[in-house]
Amino acid sequence: MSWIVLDIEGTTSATEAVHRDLYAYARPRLARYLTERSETPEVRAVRAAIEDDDPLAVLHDWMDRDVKATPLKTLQGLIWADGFAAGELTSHFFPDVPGALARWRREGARLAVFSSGSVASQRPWFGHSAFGDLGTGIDRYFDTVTAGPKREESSYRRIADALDDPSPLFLSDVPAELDAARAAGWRTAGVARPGEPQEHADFGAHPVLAEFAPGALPDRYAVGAALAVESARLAGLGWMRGTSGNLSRVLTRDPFRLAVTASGLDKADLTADDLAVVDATGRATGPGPRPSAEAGLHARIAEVTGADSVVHVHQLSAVRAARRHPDGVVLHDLEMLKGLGRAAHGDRVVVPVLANGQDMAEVGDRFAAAHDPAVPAVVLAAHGLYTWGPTPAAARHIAELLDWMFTYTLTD
Ligand SMILES: CSC[C@@H](O)[C@@H](O)C(=O)COP(=O)(O)O
Ligand SMILES: [Zn+2]
Repeated sequence: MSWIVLDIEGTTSATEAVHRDLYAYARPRLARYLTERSETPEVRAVRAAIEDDDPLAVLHDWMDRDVKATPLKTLQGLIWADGFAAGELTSHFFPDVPGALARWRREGARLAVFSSGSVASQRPWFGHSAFGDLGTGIDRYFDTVTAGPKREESSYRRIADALDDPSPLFLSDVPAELDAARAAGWRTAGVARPGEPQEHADFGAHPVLAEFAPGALPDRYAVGAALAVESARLAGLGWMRGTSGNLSRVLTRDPFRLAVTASGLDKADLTADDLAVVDATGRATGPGPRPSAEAGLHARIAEVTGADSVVHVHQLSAVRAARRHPDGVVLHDLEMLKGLGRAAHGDRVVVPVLANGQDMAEVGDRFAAAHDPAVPAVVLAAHGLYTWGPTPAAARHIAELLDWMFTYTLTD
């Protein structure tokens, strides 16, 4: 499973909102929580950790200087959790965040938070946003108690172990935190939001985002991870032999950007990085691995059909069926046709067969002319099968159904 781990202050939410709203709420309540709850284990631990005759003065001093001391974070967390639960506090998130969280999850990434604010305050922060409950999309929360300091490599190793992912993607506005994560083998991206304190920070070698825009690095990471999983699955079915086959996913429609698997690799062993981004002609839009030789055809299929995912496999049953039926493979009176959105009885489905070629613009023209909007597949003669759908899994389902039906027609 591939994880995206998020910092909060300056990354998902305005630093000012945390400081102004939350600190202002906590400040006048510190004394009351310290005395009225003195017998609770949390407050007892806070008092024990401060080791001073006047813990309240120490807490106020830390708050004034924004010292991220664990006892202060714990007490603030308790106060804020109550404030959120009482409806007296609402958390701030940048407007691009809710959509991005949903997108990354849709692609198959899992989401975690690593913030210096205590887990007790992180949960209500996500749960009580101005956009509603964003906590439903967050699977894990880590703070300086459960993981360790944010600028230490060991904290990121601890989180990676807990997530069972050796290289999660960490998004933060603090370069020193990104350095620590990178040292632990993580992927990283700096977040330099306009108007935030770290807007002009030096992020060194870390890629930098100004917002979580569709198609930007976290999207590519989530898509790359999902395509790698699907590819391994298709390879396991024996349809990606000898580096054959490729997959793609639309990142954005305007401008048209397609994430496509890298060329010439063993499709059973792809990683989230084995991905290229191409334009509508199949040309790479930036540095990175070489795009699939068939990227141009993927792009054309995604444009013509409106499908967001395209799968290409060297499925022997498809090639054999097309060889026997070069004018189109006819399928009828099969229960499996329902999986294509067609009727099990009395329907006649023709899967088009196109001449193969090495020029993807030419094959794309043949595709545009021959494809049937009611049939989400074509066979390239003596080559393989193309299917498409809203997700890579949906496109795989079409390939699975067709393999069964092609094999069936061949045994007639
Ligand atoms: C046995 S490789 C066949 C390739 O030419 C091609 O048809 C294919 O499916 C894989 O190409 P790729 O460039 O790796 O995406
Ligand atoms: Zn191929």
